[in-house]
Amino acid sequence: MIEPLDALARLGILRSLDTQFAKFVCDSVTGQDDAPRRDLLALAAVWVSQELGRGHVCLPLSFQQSQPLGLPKEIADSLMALLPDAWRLPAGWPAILSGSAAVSDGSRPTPLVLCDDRLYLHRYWQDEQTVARRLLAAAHPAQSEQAVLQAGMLDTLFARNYLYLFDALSALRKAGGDSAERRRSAVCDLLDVVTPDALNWPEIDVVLAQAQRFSDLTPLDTLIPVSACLNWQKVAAATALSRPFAVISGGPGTGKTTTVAKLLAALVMQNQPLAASVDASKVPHIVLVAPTGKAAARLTESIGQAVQSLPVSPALQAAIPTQASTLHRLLGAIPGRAAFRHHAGNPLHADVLVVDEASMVDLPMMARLLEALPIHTKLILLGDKDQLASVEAGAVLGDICAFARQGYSVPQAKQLSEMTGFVLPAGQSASPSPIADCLCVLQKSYRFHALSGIGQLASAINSGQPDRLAAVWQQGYSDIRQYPLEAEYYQQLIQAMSNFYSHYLKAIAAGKSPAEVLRCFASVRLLCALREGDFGVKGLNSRIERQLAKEKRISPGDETWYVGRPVMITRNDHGLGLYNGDIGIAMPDPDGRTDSRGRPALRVYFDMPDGSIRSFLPSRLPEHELVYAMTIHKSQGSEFADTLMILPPEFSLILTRELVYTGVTRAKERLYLYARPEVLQRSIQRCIQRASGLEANLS
Ligand SMILES: Nc1ncnc2c1ncn2[C@@H]1O[C@H](COP(=O)(O)OP(=O)(O)OP(=O)(O)O)[C@@H](O)[C@H]1O
Repeated sequence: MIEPLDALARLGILRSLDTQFAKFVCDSVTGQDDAPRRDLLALAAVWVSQELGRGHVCLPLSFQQSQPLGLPKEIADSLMALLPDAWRLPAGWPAILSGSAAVSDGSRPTPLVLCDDRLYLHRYWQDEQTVARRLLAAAHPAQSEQAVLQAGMLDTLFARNYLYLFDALSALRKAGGDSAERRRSAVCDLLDVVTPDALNWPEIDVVLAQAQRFSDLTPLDTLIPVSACLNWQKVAAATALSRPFAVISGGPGTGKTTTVAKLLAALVMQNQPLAASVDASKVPHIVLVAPTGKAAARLTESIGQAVQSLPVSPALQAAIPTQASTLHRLLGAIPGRAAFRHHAGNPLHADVLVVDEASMVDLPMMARLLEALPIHTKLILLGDKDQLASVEAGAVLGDICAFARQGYSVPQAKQLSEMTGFVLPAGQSASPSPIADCLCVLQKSYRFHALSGIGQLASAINSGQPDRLAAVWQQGYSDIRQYPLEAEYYQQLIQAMSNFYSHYLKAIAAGKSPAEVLRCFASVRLLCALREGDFGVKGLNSRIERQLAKEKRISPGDETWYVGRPVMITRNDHGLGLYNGDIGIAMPDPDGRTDSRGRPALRVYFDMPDGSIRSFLPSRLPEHELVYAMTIHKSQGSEFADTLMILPPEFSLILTRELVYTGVTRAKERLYLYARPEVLQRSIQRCIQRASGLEANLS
């Protein structure tokens, strides 16, 4: 079997990585397994390794009848023909493989592990077990008496803010659209009213209509009791206080950061004997991280803003850290090695760990993190479960969030009701997983209000319904535009990019600071589904570069490096502190140095996760690529005021609902989508299903 597999690798049909692994597995059983079983083993090993390359943690054999080996049918059939007749259906493989010396249930070290019908590489099976074990251990309730203490804190932190309502009422009045019905709708929306029919609206409306300042709305405290409302942000904070592990998931602008800032305030207040001052020795050690430098920088900025708007004393605000770092830095990446400085034998120092953009964390990274986390550390994952899964194998956040559909257990619903004052119904599941009690999904976006096309579009994409998508486009929202992919629009896109990018180039020419230039560049981006071709990153990057040169906005000449060249790092360099996805821009050396040919020397400036700016000689940079356009995958963890997104003219298997949703939700203010409607519609009907046993292990 190895020979035909090798031949396929030479033809580029299989990765040599996959066939090498198959050889290794077969060699490990020489003299133990007979020849037909070794053939089967080789096929299974190649296949599971291939699936791993596609992001699947394991190979579920029972579901694999239609597309064996993920290869073209004739090739797969010819390989299958080398097996005994009775062995040609993968659904029957578990029984045969379990007799191989290279396969175990994980209790002994074998290259492959078979768990029910799922076949794993041993390392990934182990990682999955680590993650499941640690999360289940952390899903038990925290001490209940603490939860009661925390109830008062939550009331303070999540007290109603009538300012938002007053502003909304004033806006209605100003716009001339004031009516009792509209006022009622604003109240229901902003105060999270869930049982409006139980309220006395004529009396409430008198208060609303007469309010001259926001404090005039306080009679609503009694007219709209807390029990008539349900603020999911408060529930999310209560969930995280009630369990050592919690996930707060939600789309953009649903208030994850705002909620976590309040949660951290509650955790700091929890051990303070005096309300007026903060005893630093009793403040828990809080650590904030994100998977990439860009995401860490964004978290630092957004949590800083959220903490500043907290309704707490300046001393308490100051006690909440706002500086985020990357997961790699936290774990202590060792240059040239896969291992980290922190592990079970050298655990991290943290009482509370917040991981933002958790959808980007792959299974091995989550396993390393959980191994290094002391048992007492509270772990809070923030992220958007509907976004693309991690680049590497696994969909950890998605697998965990799958339990949200079970709803809270009866005891947890009761505890959360006591902590928040809201009436929380328990889920219907007869035997819910303890993980379900650790989750909260925020759905209301405070960034994208009802008049925002981006928010409506994101939700239509998530519904997977082409009709809803079409309806959103027909509404004529001003913040979203769709362009068909005809030739004139393609050229118009290149021109639009050149115009957008002229701003940061002008900022360089005007001698603005690197920080300002980087900020200006970061306000706009072109996102592509593909890497190659005219509609991919490579083709568009070179077209935009040519257009900018034609319009004399850049002067590349014959050189690779020129003033304004934007690049993205594609390989981590722990020594330099530059990581995959970091974006830098070439600017003139501030000291006026020249290069060996007497031309102005360049330095490439980067925004570091701690908010500082660092510059490097172009020759020092690790692997990188031009970044006028980038893939949607690489844009995860970033947001741009103006986002332009292009899909290929023909449908391709790379196009999925998660990909389109991730691209669209990168847009903060305006989205320009270049796509054929039929391609867009097909894309949103395809969901990524990553094979993994995590959900089964957490059940
Ligand atoms: N309950 C609320 N009432 C009014 N405004 C809110 C509320 N919660 C959040 N906001 C505002 O909505 C905006 C988005 O909130 P936040 O940054 O916390 O969301 P997020 O989910 O972390 O967003 P992203 O995923 O894009 O980082 C902020 O301006 C915040 O002040």
